[in-house]
Amino acid sequence: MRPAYSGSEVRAAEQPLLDAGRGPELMRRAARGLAQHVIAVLQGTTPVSQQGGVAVSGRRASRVYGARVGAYVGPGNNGGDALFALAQLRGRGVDAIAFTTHDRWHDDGMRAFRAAGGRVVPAVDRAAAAGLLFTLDVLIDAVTGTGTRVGAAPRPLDLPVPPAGVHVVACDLPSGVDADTGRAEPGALAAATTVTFGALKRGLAVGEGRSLAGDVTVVDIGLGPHLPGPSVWLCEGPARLDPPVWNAHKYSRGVVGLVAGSEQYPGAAVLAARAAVNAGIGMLVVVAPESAPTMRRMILEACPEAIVAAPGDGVFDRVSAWVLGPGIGDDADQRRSVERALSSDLPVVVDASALPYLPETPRRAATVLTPHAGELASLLSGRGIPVSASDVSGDPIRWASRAAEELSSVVVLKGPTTAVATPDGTVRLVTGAPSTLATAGSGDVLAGVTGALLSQAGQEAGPEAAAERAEDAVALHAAAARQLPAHGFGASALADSVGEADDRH
Ligand SMILES: NC(=O)C1=CN([C@@H]2O[C@H](COP(=O)(O)OP(=O)(O)OC[C@H]3O[C@@H](n4cnc5c(N)ncnc54)[C@H](OP(=O)(O)O)[C@@H]3O)[C@@H](O)[C@H]2O)[C@@H](O)CC1
Ligand SMILES: Nc1ncnc2c1ncn2[C@@H]1O[C@H](COP(=O)(O)OP(=O)(O)O)[C@@H](O)[C@H]1O
Repeated sequence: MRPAYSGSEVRAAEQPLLDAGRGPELMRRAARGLAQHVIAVLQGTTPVSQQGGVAVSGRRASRVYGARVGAYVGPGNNGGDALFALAQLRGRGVDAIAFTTHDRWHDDGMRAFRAAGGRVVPAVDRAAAAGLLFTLDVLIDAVTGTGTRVGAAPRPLDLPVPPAGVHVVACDLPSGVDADTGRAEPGALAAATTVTFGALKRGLAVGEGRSLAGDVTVVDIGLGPHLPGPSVWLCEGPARLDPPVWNAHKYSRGVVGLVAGSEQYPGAAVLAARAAVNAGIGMLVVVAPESAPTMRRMILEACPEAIVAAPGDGVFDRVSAWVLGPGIGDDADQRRSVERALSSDLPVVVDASALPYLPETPRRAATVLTPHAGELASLLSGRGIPVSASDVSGDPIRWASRAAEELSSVVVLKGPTTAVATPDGTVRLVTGAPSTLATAGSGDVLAGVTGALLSQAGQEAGPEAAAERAEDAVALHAAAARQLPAHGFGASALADSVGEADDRH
């Protein structure tokens, strides 16, 4: 897990150093880190993955001397970092070009750049700029960094897009990306790599920022002692799953109770059931109301290991965690079962149509909600906090955190980056999910996996332990998806893939 900070937290950490007159030193460190990264790129020693869907450039130089590096240079300190970095690269024999995007720039940076023999080309001279872009090995994107605030009125960047072979390095953040939310202005460039200064910014972990940043390297510029205790964490690792203890038995490994499906949506129950079984549990018990005979038959066909019983049957006394909601629609029998489970002292995963039945008063046992942005917006709006789905997906950290506090629950806000928030204000950002997960039923699979991992955490699991299990579930779900075809798959293949995902650590 890596801590992630908002732009204002990073700026506040810089302030005492700026007050002490150490601004130029910070910028020198940032510029040195940026120049070193560009050298590593030119030497071909920077590993670049395909994460975030960012295309990897095919560079032409595998040498530093004689390579050509350009930079889009903006008006503030971000542009200043790039100018100083280019000046250093000149010292290594690099041909450096500053494409200025405004009619003002960082004066000291420009002086150092010119003194080092760099060339300046105004980016508005599109013909000259476009011709030179084709000749670059690396382009540094340094129009704006933490100075970007993406608000209601868009400020398009209007930068010429470099040809595919040019490796784009974002300086601190891709220009036009908001350091807090990851929202991006129209025209923001996709980087192959990002070099960020002082601390990982939240905007590089969520939203468009995540996908525009490519691989992110953090350069230490000495802010550490001034940064606050982190509340947001970027989780990139595999799920922490252990084999059962040697003397495990089926009731000790976790028994998942499932209230899912209806005559209208029987398939959702099958997906959640298969996912829970494949995630590795002791037993699955499924509530089968008289109102949903098709679901009962389908579950038994798809999951012969499941025990299927009528609501209230004694077998449900064995349940160690409940999964509630996938596909229940407005089935009244299923609603009653949901309410019974919610009034128990057992850990629960509350998904989809069960979310509106959450009790007003906080539950004693771990309660994990798995809404997507639309469901979270309805939940909050229903509790007097009017917010739209696009507000939620535009700032998932803020809204997941707000909902966790408001609902006294662990909130797993699903999306391209999934935010797992606990009521104490901690947010885990789980990455690594491919966009092929955007397929009907993949949320039902996640609910099953989350219930399976939660069932092993014990009845006394608190929010922290429940959030850890949820984080692991999201990571396992993503790993299951990554091993399926990149062009896409159905959710039933995903449920099966959960059983084959490589989760060793
Ligand atoms: N502080 C330090 O000690 C250190 C700071 N460091 C570096 O400084 C960076 C922050 O620098 P910064 O505060 O000068 O802001 P920066 O991001 O360069 O933006 C400049 C201006 O651009 C404008 N603008 C905004 N959006 C726009 C848009 N869409 N299209 C066009 N213009 C837009 C907006 O000005 P406006 O137009 O609103 O007047 C904005 O103020 C930081 O990311 C890091 O790289 C490092 O050296 C380490 C030490
Ligand atoms: N573009 C995307 N990239 C990565 N993961 C995604 C994307 N879109 C959706 N997902 C993931 O797919 C799942 C979809 O869940 P949900 O919205 O409940 O769908 P459904 O109700 O159809 O099952 C979530 O785990 C979500 O994080």
